[in-house]
Amino acid sequence: MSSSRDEYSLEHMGNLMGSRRQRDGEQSLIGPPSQESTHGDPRGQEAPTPGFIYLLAFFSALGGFLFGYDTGVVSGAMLLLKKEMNLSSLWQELLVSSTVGAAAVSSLSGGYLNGWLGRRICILLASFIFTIGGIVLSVAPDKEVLLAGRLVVGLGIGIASMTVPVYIAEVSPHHQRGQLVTINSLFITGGQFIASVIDGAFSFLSHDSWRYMLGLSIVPALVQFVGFFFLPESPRWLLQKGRSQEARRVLSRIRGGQGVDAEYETIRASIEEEEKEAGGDGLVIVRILRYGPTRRALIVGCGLQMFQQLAGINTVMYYSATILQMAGVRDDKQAIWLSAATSATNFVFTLVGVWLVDRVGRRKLTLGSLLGTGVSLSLLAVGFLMSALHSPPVTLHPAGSQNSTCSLYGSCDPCMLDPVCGFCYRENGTRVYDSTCVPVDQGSTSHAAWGRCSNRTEAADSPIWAYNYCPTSYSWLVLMGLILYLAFFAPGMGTMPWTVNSEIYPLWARSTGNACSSGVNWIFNVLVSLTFLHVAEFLTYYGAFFMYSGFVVLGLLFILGCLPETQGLQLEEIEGLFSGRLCSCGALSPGGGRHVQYIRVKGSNHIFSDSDTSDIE
Ligand SMILES: O[C@H]1[C@H](O)[C@@H](O)[C@H](O)[C@@H](O)[C@H]1O
Repeated sequence: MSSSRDEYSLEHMGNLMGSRRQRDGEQSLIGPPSQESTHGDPRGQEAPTPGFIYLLAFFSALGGFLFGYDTGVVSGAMLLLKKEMNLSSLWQELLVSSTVGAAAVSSLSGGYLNGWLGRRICILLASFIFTIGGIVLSVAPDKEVLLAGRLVVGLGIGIASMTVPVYIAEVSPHHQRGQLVTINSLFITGGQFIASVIDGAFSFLSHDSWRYMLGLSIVPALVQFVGFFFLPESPRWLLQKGRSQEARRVLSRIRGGQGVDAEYETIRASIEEEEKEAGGDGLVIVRILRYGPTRRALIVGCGLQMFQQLAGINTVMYYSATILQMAGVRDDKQAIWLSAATSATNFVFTLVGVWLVDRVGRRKLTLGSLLGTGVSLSLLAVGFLMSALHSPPVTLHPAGSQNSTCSLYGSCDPCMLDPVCGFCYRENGTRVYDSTCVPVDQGSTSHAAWGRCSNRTEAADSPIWAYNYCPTSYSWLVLMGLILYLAFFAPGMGTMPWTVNSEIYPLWARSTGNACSSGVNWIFNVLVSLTFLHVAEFLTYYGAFFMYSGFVVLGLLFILGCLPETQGLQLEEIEGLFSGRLCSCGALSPGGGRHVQYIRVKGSNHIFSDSDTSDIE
């Protein structure tokens, strides 16, 4: 059975390709996709990118920076807040997760706002919300107002996270789009890194330093707000709204006045075609789900975002201090700087992603990254498993300890997994001795409720208090896993879900598609980070990390089957990849067994997919 919409789509692709061929004066070839490098400008004749586009990318990506800063800064601020405001663990959890929850809600509704008000107004709105949120947080008199501030900030993060990649993708020239959109991810991890440095720096101030930590986000928010007053709306959105003269003016401004006619015509023709093709009234999400190509794009987009979070990035980042403590760094004061080192590693390797995306392409980068992430997670899991198998035994049972459940544990591993217990011990080289499992102090996890580890001194011979970790000689394995994990995850899985989502939907479905996929990202972010401790209690640390590796294997199969290469294509051409048979995912493409032909424009690297559509749907 053939779908007229799918056929139409192919015809539409043909028209676009025809116009491109005419434009380029090149002849078309039918053949397999090119294996040659798509590095830089494939034809060697792309117009130089005017500097203005970098300015646009920078001011937009400040939204990414605020996303990273506000999600990252809270862990350091919490260390101080919980003492000053006497926060229960429920309140601590509320203050951390409320932002992510609000981001999920606002990214979902951001789709509507984006289509209605445009990208520029949404970015202005997000920076305004960030500013208000920052002010509320910095002056908060009590925990209720703090919670309100965290919710407000979350609303800003949600809108920014779905709008910024779309805006950058729509203003970028196609040969640089990957790199420019990926800069947003660089700013996210940059924001997380700066947040941890600010946490470290301000933790030395005694009173109220959390106000500076949380309030400093006002600065980039204001810079972005003022900047965007002078920056233009996306020409694609303007054209869609029928504001064609303005669209042409903006396009000419962002392309430095050069050769915008062909691009303008392609966008205009594509909007007309799209209107006919997916026309009709009704909710955009319903139209997306009814129309094959956009439904497939949505599944790919949401799947990528889901697997990004299921690969456990936020748990690995959050628990890096624990992992590093296992590796032998015992000083509490260093913990805050250790998490800065982790976010610095995440940031540096995101830079590698920016460099690679327009060189190796999205598909290879994502696959390579996920493969490495899976191997590193398994390494982490094996490290934790070895530590558990060789966990030091409890050797002392001091009088009075029998009243506590902690006394039931025979070794460090189960003791460490119980959130109310900690391991108190002495060491001589790698030998652990005089060890007990005792309750943790309810007010602070940095010492025991009673016994030798209850009032710790800096003296060299004082016993060591291990909360949340166990001494082990396999820490090198865990440490290696952590570094490899960040090195592999950051360039591909950290960046590509955002980049690919900004480009795979046709204009009419772009806002809604990105809203849904960002919503999926935030929902899985909350799910994975909130469940980690329970999962670890239930399955142990190594079980949890083996579970994440299992998700990664599923993610690999999904990406292998479903993610087409979008590199080098103009946004208007990408829909064709989803109307053809590039997606070999069984569930997505019934009818199977058909061969795929690729049409390549000679001399260019623009790869188009084509197929016999006779039995699509
Ligand atoms: O792409 C980002 C990045 O990888 C961040 O480090 C992570 O905290 C976010 O959840 C993710 O969406």
